[in-house]
Amino acid sequence: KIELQHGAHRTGKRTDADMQTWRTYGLGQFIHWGAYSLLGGKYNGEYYNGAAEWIRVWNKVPNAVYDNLYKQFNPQQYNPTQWAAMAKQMGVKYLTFTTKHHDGFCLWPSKTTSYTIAGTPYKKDIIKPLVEAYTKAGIDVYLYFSVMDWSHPDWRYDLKTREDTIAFDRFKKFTKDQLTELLTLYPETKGLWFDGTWDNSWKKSGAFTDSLEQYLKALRPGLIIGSRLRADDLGNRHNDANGLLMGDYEQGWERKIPKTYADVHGNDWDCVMTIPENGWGYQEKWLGHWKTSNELIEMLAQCVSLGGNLVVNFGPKGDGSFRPEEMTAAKDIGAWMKINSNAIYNCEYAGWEKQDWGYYTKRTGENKYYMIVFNVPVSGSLKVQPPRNWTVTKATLLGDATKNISLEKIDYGGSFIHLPKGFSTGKPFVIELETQKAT
Ligand SMILES: C[C@@H]1N[C@@H](C#Cc2ccccc2)[C@H](O)[C@@H]1O
Repeated sequence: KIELQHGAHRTGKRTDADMQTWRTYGLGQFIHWGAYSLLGGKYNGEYYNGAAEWIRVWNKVPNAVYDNLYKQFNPQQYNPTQWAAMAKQMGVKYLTFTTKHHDGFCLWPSKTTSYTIAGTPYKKDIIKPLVEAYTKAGIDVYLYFSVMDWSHPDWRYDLKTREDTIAFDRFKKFTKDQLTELLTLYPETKGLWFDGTWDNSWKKSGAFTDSLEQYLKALRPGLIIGSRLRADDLGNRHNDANGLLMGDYEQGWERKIPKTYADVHGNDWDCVMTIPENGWGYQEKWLGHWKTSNELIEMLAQCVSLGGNLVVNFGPKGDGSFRPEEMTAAKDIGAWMKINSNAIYNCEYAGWEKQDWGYYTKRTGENKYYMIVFNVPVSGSLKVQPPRNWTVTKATLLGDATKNISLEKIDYGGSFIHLPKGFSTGKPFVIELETQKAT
């Protein structure tokens, strides 16, 4: 065991009520919105082939052009109540929203810089009405905050000289002041989602990251902060030098999903996922494959079946409107959740032997299991192999209990669930299993 001052201060999961609520969410929404949304990944008629919110690093966009974009930010279509209604219909339980991305443009009227919404034609605070609308809709709000800030003169990628250290000390105070503003102005905030913490300057600031986390949690007791904030004494991130998670949940699953339960190492976790292959801010031309609603639903099932949550990203246009593909995804997922959300909310890893037809989830605290089915075998029979001494006593199709699916117990343990001839819903479906353990 390596002696650390600024490693993990807790082993195992957080067990308080706020974190238990976090565990029940299942489905979240990410929203990336900022100055980059005005360009949509395009400049002078050419498309940037990277993530649209990173367009400032494209050499075809002069920094001076990008850094003055905010003077055009005037989102007349911005309607946080409508945004919250779309999220509610989709079945989302938590929102993560970009208060400041890597470019440093603040969507709240910060007093720490002039590079804020107050300096735009729109003028008004974006965050407050959004937090209020989502909270009123029963959706918990988490605020995304990029530590890396390309606009700030004291930002450093590394600390090589004494001057670097003096400048970065000023930057750390600036960061703490901005975070204090956010938690003070928006006390409903349930947590902070940190990003832009991969550079050496931050890795060399382990003591500061530790004291900052403690400061923020004292300011807002119960605050939930993932594993992207901290660095340990040796510059390790996410897990400290002893392999212990520094944060309330594992935040490494960006555009990737664990393959097995072993991959999550007993941590809480969520996966943040784009609908296009990459790109979080609005991009006029989506690059590569766009995930269908069924693919997103399968990712949701995968995440919940391995004890995590899925957070689907939306990138509104500069005017505050959403693109049709995103509205369709929200509608389709919402329609599926309306019938099947019992297999998602308040569910956890089932621990049963995975079968080819899809994914199991288990309702927390109950002997109720769910089969989320994506692949019906040619036989039309779905094999269920619970652990020894467990038997399935009842199987019900969610949304249409009249559909006569039959349950056949197998002598050597387990069951088959026979679907009616020609059964097809054309979309994933859920079978609820009631079980009991042999005494
Ligand atoms: C949640 C996502 N994290 C940000 C990033 C990144 C990134 C940076 C370098 C290499 C790979 C990924 C994206 O801009 C988006 O905000």
